[in-house]
Amino acid sequence: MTDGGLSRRRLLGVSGTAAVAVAGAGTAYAVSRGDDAGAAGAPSPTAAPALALDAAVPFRGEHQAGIVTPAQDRLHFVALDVVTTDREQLRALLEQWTRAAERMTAGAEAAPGGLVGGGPNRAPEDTGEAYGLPASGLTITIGYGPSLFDDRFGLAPRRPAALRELPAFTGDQLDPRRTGGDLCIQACANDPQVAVHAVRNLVRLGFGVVAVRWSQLGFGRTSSTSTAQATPRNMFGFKDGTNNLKAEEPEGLAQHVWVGPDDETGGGAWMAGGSYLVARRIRMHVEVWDRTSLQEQEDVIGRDKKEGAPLGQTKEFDAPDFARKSPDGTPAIPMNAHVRLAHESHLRGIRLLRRGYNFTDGSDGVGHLDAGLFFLAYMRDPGRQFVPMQRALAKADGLNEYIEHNGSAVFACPPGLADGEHWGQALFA
Ligand SMILES: C=CC1=C(C)c2cc3[nH]c(cc4nc(cc5[nH]c(cc1n2)c(C)c5CCC(=O)O)C(CCC(=O)O)=C4C)c(C)c3C=C
Ligand SMILES: [Fe+2]
Repeated sequence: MTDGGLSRRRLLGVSGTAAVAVAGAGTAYAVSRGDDAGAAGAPSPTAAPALALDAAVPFRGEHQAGIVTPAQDRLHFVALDVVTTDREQLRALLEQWTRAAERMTAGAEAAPGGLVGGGPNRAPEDTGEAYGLPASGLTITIGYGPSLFDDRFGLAPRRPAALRELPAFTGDQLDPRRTGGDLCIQACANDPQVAVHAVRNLVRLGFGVVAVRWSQLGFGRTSSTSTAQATPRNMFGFKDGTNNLKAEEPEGLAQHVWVGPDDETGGGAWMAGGSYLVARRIRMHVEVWDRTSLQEQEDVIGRDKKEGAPLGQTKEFDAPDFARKSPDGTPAIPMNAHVRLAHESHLRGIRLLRRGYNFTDGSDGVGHLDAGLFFLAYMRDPGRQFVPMQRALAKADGLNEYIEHNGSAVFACPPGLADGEHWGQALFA
């Protein structure tokens, strides 16, 4: 490991590592014996071992990395528009992106000799800011937006039936500058420089073919996607991701996350083994929240703040009892609590794999932080999962007083690649 890698690991507060694979994650990912329970207070006795921050995650596999891969700490997400009308240019870019992404996720430069190997008279083929840094758990996940399947590239017959623009929801305050996109790239890593480097180099390769439409940086994952991870906290200070789908639940993933071979997708079976991604930029009015009583905060979420236990229970992973009454006869978990409305028992069994990040993008110019949750969730069919769930939340969630959805997009993320395959092959078949 380089000096740069060591100092970054120290900055991130990681102790020694031991190679223990996370079963069922679809990736070989090492975990350390360090504590991932967070800086404050004593480590929770239930905290699982931490993930090694500098390990490489395999790029190829049945499913794309970056979905059930244990959520890394940092995100750089970018939505892009295709600016060429030349189908072959787009296909060639997807092939080039595959090569560069595979190299970068292994901790290498975007192209062999990328830093200086091209000599003094050519622009380098790697921008250089991650040179000497370890792979840092980098995953690069690609997705295709509904607009890619219009008439520009002859892809209309390939559009999966489940890939449709999301409907408007009550309370939406969507900013067109943070909405939509022909393509997306989700780069996650345990070092922000590595994630940003990956996106920057893919965008560089796409010059003249794609242009950035909008992007989002994220820090502090707001979900666990593996039982090997401790549950992190969101910008409201609550544990977020407790009752998430996890890598160790293959049956749940097959039912709720992966597109099945017989799913009625339209456009052929090329999405089998893939997943749909919904992205929502959700501003959280932290100043209002911070003046709200603890009781009100806990009632709004439906869990207690310290342990993350469902109200009326004592431990984080206790099952919520929605019938339970408080001593005063009111429901222990209020009728408009977030976890009641989002729970599968109130949504005819619907679940999602949440993989969001905190963000703080400076201030809004009138004295408030522009902070929130960049909500990312993977699912088998947005129309049958995200849409009814968000409709239920938009209608009655007590959280709505404190949040505002101002960005939105949906993408079809194809299945993983076998050796020798590249992105776009199945799309353009
Ligand atoms: C449409 C889906 C969801 C949106 C949008 C959403 C926004 C959002 N959530 C929190 C904080 C928490 N959410 C929690 C649980 C939870 N949230 C969703 C879905 C959406 N959240 C689901 C499906 C669940 C699980 C419900 C269950 O089965 O119990 C929790 C509790 C801990 C946990 O289980 O993760 C918190 C806290 C915020 C702040 C937010 C928007 C900014
Ligand atoms: Fe939530």
